[in-house]
Amino acid sequence: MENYQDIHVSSEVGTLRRLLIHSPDEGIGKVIPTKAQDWLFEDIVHLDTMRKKEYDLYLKILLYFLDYNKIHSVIHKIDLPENERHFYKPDKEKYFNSDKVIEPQALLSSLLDEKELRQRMIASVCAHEGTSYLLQEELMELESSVLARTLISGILPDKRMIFPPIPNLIFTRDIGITVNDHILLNKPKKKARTRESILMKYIFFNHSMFQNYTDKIIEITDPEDFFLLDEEEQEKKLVTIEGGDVMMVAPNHLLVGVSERTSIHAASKVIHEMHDRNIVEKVTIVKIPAKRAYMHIDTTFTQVKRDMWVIFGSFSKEGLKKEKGDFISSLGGSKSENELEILQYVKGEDYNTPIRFNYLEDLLNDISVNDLKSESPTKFIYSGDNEFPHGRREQWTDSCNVLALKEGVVIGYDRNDKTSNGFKKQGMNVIKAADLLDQLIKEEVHPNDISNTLILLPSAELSRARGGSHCMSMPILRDHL
Ligand SMILES: NC(=[NH2+])NCCC[C@H](N)C(=O)O
Repeated sequence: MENYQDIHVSSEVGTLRRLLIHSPDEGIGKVIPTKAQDWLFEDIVHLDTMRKKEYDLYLKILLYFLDYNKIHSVIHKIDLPENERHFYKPDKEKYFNSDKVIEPQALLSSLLDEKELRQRMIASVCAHEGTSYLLQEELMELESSVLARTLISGILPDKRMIFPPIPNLIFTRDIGITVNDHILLNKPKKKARTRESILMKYIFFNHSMFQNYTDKIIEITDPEDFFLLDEEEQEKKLVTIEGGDVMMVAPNHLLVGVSERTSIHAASKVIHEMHDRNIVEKVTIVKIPAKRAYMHIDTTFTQVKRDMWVIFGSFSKEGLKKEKGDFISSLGGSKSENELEILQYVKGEDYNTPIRFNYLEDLLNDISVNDLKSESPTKFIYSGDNEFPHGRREQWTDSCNVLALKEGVVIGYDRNDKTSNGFKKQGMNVIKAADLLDQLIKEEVHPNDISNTLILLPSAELSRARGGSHCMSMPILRDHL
């Protein structure tokens, strides 16, 4: 049996045992159209629908797979109107309170019981948000669970909105990544995600859950002289990294995307950290175009099984050839805007001559065969099943962003119909989350017996937040493959 302090992730698909998630909080329901884009949502969302019809299902499936007893015995009660969704709320007595499906708000609440930490956290957040000194005093008086809720949602119990919301905290993937027994923290590119990062640092460095890992938490920081540089120079040397760009694909191998969110300078620091601390042998940098639609590498590919990946066709070998058409590349100029650069840095080898992979499939195949010892041919499922123009449409709604509960069992979004066809063509079962839940409740099936399945989550509201189930998870413990 795992211990509540165990932290270890060495693949994307080993059976998931413990993870951090954050249920949509009331702050999300306060996003207004003129701020939606600044706060990295494409639209305003309907909170009630997002929670009850979408996210709650995600949570129930997670609990069924990771903490069966916490949910199965109470499943008939939790959604009764008189229970007011207390099962889902960390500040309520009936909260599910699992040490496997873990809510940062609950961890925060226990930290805030300590006076010194409470003072420091309030001071940090208020300094960042530029609030008055008196407001700090007011916050000091709140009960811990209420304060935790307020620090996240920005809303006081009397409904006053004192900070902007941090609606992207539902995408816990981006706050940090477990790399073997280390935790690599983010340094977000987007201002809208800074408060998340501040709060999470307090948790990782202070909560007893992580106490054995303090010297294994890695912070990527700006160069020493950064504050002396002028703005233009600073722009060039920016150090930013978000978890969606970091993928722990094998015990010896970490992928780092260079993207709209993660900078080259951050990637360079990660390579040094990984090698100097002896955490992984290979770090592969995957440079993708810096575009909103792609944002992090996990919006363009994720893993399903050791020999199966779902990827964005425009980044594939065929896709790139098609986009380049008969363009004569020796003329110079742009070939395809979607060309990737893939560079692999191996510990002890010359950093000036990294190994290059020409195509994404080449890299992923290499991981499947050489790192994960797969003995079958590597299979690729393409976004939108590569049907024009659905590849792009479905990539936008996170067709390539699936979370593996165990090898071959992944959660994706129900709206990506063509991609689901692609899964079926590769022999995978496809089932709606509600139908699966129904079978689990009736004990017609047990999570241990489920294999080769794509579980489809309702996603009309969630997808407007521009992230999928991979983004909505920060795994901290997976079984070894
Ligand atoms: N790992 C990911 N792909 N995360 C998606 C994050 C989405 C979020 N709205 C943002 O723009 O930051």
